Amino acid sequence: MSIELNGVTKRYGAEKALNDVTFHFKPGKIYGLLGPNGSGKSTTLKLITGLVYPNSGTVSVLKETVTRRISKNVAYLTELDMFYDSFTSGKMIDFYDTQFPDFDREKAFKLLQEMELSPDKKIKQLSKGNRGRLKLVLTLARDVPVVLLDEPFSGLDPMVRDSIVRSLLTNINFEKQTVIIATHEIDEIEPIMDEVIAIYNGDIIGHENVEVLREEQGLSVLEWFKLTMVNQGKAV
Ligand SMILES: Nc1ncnc2c1ncn2[C@@H]1O[C@H](COP(=O)(O)OP(=O)(O)OP(=O)(O)O)[C@@H](O)[C@H]1O
Repeated sequence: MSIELNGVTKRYGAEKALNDVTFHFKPGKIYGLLGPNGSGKSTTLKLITGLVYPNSGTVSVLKETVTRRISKNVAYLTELDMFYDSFTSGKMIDFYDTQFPDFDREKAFKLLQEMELSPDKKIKQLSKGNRGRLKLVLTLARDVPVVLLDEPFSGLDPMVRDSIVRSLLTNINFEKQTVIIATHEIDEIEPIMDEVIAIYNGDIIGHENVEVLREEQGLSVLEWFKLTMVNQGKAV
């Protein structure tokens, strides 16, 4: 197993964000972590990257309990923009290169070209879609076993979404990387997911292999997700 959550509860003050969750992620798979706003998706990713700690239970990546240090094995695309506006895309790549020993500078410039981004353009001049693309370039250029993407499509138009999905497929190393995509935009990642997890109110309420869903149950991921939510008494 590449990532293990065992009996993990996470509270923010009185607010319970995750509720005694046990889940093991296998290597070489793309997981879709699906749920409505506030269901605990971001919290799950933050626990895996060591940005927040569980109140109880344990989180481990490659058998090592997660501490802040573990982020060396995890590339994390956040919802928030954490860019230096006055940097150019090229300078941002150089900066990442100094921050992460596993960063592949050559791959980053190749990805930049693939996404039709200029290395000389300042980040503050980029459209929202191009900032989204740059975030993905910086995340995918890291050679790490775990890649976490938090709402990679948020606010992007369909063409940008397509290009992101395509570059995900061509730039993930399926031999050794585990990818978790947290999103409530299920349609976008339907074609690329191997496994789906439904999360609601801090509980994992369903988990399926996508091929089994399609072939044995004749369901799309979206149909399965809606059914799973309805079974929980939650209309969608
Ligand atoms: N820093 C925080 N302080 C207090 N409560 C928080 C904090 N972060 C998250 N929460 C709460 O924890 C719960 C889970 O939030 P989380 O961000 O993990 O959900 P999410 O599924 O990623 O939602 P979204 O799709 O809106 O980002 C929510 O009820 C949220 O309000």
